[in-house]
Amino acid sequence: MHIKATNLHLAYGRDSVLHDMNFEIIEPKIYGLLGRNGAGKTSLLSIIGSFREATSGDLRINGVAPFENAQIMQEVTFMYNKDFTGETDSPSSIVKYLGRYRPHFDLEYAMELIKKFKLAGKKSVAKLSKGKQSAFNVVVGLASRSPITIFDEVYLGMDAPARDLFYKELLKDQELHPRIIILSTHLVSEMDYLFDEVMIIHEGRILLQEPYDAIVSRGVTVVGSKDSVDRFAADKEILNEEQLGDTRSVTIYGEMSEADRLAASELGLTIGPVSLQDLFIQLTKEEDEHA
Ligand SMILES: Nc1ncnc2c1ncn2[C@@H]1O[C@H](COP(=O)(O)OP(=O)(O)OP(=O)(O)O)[C@@H](O)[C@H]1O
Repeated sequence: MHIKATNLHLAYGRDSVLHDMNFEIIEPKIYGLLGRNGAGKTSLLSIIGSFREATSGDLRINGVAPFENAQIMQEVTFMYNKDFTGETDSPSSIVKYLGRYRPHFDLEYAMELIKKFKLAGKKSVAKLSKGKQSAFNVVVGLASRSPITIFDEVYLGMDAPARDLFYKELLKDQELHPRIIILSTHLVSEMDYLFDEVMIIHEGRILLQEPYDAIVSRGVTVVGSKDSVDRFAADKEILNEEQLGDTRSVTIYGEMSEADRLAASELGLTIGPVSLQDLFIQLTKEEDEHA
């Protein structure tokens, strides 16, 4: 599968929310989609999920615009926090007919997941707790085995053990049936190990799209005496700085060369890794949030 956005633009009335987005998603990998509240994640995902049409520009899946295209829609599963009011069937009875619309749906796997997430029984989905409803979304998303599978924050209501089960199942099933999986989330530090690639969107624009390893290897924290840290960081891009007494800690964004590492060691500085969550927070800070 091949998702390609070209100058993608979306407006709700006069409000532009996605601006000139250009990106490609090609490989069957797990993509983490990060962005602050209101950055445009759901808006973007709903275009990929054929729920919405772009205002201008283009989003194509395998070269075709997905909106109202039945053939492409069969290949894409978009799970979001659905309102299940009025859903009188139980999880086990719903999954029995999902195969009609989802060509890759695996009923046996769905039933296995229903058991694992403790959703068996006659209770209608409408009467399940919020967390169990979220788990049901996860079951449908995983068992659909769609070549493009999108989870838009569906796991938010789930408790920690249920989320942990989801992450394990996701990794196991992705290894057996590789597909494009897009996870949008605010649980960055909890989920970062799942991501092969990370996309950060900020105020409706793509801020970066890179392999996870490349992103986290770009940032470092440097700790040491104030003067030494200042000397070392003078020509570097500083994302954040903190000071306690004479000890200064800075987060630097950018490649660290061998010469940089040598210079840091000569200055007696300690270099440590930076987490994706820290980088995300720093890269998406608003003007009035800078210290
Ligand atoms: N149906 C709509 N009509 C008008 N404006 C909308 C609509 N849906 C979203 N928006 C606006 O579009 C912008 C992007 O919203 P979107 O829901 O895509 O962001 P998000 O990154 O998913 O946010 P969150 O993390 O809070 O879920 C916001 O300013 C939001 O108010």
